[in-house]
Amino acid sequence: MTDQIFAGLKIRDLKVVFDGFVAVGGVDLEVPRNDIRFLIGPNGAGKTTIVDAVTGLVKSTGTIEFGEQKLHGKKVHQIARMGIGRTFQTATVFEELSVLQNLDIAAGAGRGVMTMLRKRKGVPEEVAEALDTIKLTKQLNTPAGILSHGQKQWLEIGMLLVQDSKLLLLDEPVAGMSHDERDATGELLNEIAGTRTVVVVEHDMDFMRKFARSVTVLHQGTKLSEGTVAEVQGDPKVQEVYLGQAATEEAIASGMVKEKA
Ligand SMILES: Nc1ncnc2c1ncn2[C@@H]1O[C@H](COP(=O)(O)OP(=O)(O)OP(=O)(O)O)[C@@H](O)[C@H]1O
Repeated sequence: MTDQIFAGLKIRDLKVVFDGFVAVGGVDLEVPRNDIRFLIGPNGAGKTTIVDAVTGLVKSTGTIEFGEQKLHGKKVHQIARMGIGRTFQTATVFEELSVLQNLDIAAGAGRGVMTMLRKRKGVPEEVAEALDTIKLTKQLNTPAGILSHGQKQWLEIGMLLVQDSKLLLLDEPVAGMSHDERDATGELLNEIAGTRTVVVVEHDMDFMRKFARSVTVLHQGTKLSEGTVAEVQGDPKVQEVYLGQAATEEAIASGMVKEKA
């Protein structure tokens, strides 16, 4: 009998070691399709390193699968072509190019040069759809460089949508955003998760509480707790770690700890 394929991201015994330092020490993770999974935890917990491992940026051991596809051992561009997309904390859009041109280039990734050069009528359908989803249709011809910080992040997400990424890994997407931009980003994640799988690395606990469908708490390269927002918030181990973080004002403000010990 064969194991049933898990529809989503499935990680087993993931390890990442940097010069003898264990950044990720044997993590198992399952993120079902349509989930919005938040990875949280104190600085240095290994959150970004897990995303780096999934996207092939760092060497790892263990297995990483998305649906039927095995990602482990594959190169960055192969993983991207399998429909795994990520954003970085600092948006990496082409500042001089317009919103449309940025999306067009992303949509063209993987297309032949001749197809790219061929003049196309109007806006391609997948680009128009992405523009609508990321609410930048009006900014179609605006140079990406003059977009707000939030809009740049949305454009980057739009670039993943036109590439037809099925798994989106977003590294601190709301850092530096205004309150309204955070809410708009949360709505955007809800829309995206209708047809895809979303993993968010985040420190913003208000944002997490509002939009996470599930949460994994990491600490020193291992999984500390997992469940709904209420479950992880109520987990004494989680409170201890955030308290251990020195019962800082930040830890208290995060809402993971009620008051100083
Ligand atoms: N390229 C690298 N070389 C050596 N050590 C690294 C490298 N990348 C990350 N680390 C270390 O691995 C650990 C995990 O880092 P990681 O960035 O994954 O943590 P994080 O949970 O994302 O933290 P933060 O919330 O601060 O971004 C840290 O101690 C970090 O210093």
